[in-house]
Amino acid sequence: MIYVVEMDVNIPESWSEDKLADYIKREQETSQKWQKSGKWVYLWRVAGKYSNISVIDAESPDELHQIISSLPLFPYMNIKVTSVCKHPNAIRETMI
Ligand SMILES: O=C(O)CC1=CCC(=O)O1
Repeated sequence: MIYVVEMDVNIPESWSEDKLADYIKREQETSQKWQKSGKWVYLWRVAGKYSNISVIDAESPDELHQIISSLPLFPYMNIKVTSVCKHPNAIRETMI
């Protein structure tokens, strides 16, 4: 199943630069692990916002939750998930 996921990140103002750098490093390691697995297909920055739009190819809602909730910044995100399927007028066979 293909999911389009928008993640808005809200970093607490109280965090030190070191704490933020640690989270960002672990966030990168975690998301790149999923990207290398092939399940996290696209990761785009939303221009002008501390947000991303991602395309994740997960087997089930449970697996999608496992992927998203493994991110260190997960507790600090507002997340919108949209499940998508092939449009009948799409000219390509594969969606991703
Ligand atoms: O958008 C961000 O910076 C948060 C994030 C999610 C996955 C990732 O690598 O960064």
